[in-house]
Amino acid sequence: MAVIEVTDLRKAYAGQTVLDGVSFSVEEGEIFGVLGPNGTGKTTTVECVEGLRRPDSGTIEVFGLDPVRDAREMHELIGVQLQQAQLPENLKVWEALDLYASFYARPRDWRELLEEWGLADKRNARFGKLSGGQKQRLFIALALVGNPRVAFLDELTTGLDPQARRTTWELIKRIRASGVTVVLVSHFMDEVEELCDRVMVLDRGRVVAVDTPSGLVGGEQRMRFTVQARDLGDLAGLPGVTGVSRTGNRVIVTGRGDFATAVTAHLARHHVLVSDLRIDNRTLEDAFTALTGQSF
Ligand SMILES: Nc1ncnc2c1ncn2[C@@H]1O[C@H](COP(=O)(O)OP(=O)(O)OP(=O)(O)O)[C@@H](O)[C@H]1O
Repeated sequence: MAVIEVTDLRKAYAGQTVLDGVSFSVEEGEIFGVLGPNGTGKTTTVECVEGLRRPDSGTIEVFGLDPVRDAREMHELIGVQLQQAQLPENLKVWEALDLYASFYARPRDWRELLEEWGLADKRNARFGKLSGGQKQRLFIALALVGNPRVAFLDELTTGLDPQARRTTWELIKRIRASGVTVVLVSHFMDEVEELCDRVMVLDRGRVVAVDTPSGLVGGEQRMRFTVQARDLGDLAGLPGVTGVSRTGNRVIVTGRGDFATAVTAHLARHHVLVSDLRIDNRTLEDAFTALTGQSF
């Protein structure tokens, strides 16, 4: 079931088009990634869905509700991650949770959230004194305090060290495991690859692809090696092989599945000696570059 349905969203700031006909849907229970370089319209898209910005045209439905017309009703169903600047430095952790819980008709018990998100011993700490990772955990807890069915997380791991990022990823998986749909805005490929069930790639205000991370990558691998032999036999006809190219002694074979085993067995059968053998995956970054013509 689609919980979010967006059709032909358009928005311009001072005559400059920022969203140019964005359409997508988010299914219940998935982690849906919104990926794209800086300034491509990710935040504008998500904030229109949250009801924080008004699109110039297009339709948005969140559980069948219109974010602007039905703002009150929708507020009870969504959880939005705050930006850092929105919390006063001297607010205590428990005070922030208590305050945000008061904005909802059926909030969660914030004491439980403190336990769940490893903040129980920081209950009386002031926001300004928390570490980057603790702040992020508090932001997640605040996004969940209203007991939402969809949580919007925007650039959650920016500025975190690799260990804290990994911990945050585990937390995001836990949100999904608890039955909450997650919309995740990111410009990190590894994050999207690790977490998202499906990804929408935005490029200059347009949707250039919506697919699973592996669908975007295409499941293709590249095998590179050097040979002295002239005749390599029919590599292109082997199972899984999608392409063969040769420049002098350097050979590149692309393929899917177990094609590399078939290629090595074939070369051994033909007594072809291979050196400098390397196999690498096409990455989401490669796919993004191919889709948009620009790199991250
Ligand atoms: N309130 C605003 N007034 C004018 N221009 C804006 C406003 N908000 C965003 N923009 C412009 O719209 C474009 C898209 O911004 P948006 O924040 O949606 O992109 P983004 O993909 O989320 O970028 P980032 O990754 O940097 O957050 C940018 O060029 C930005 O400068």
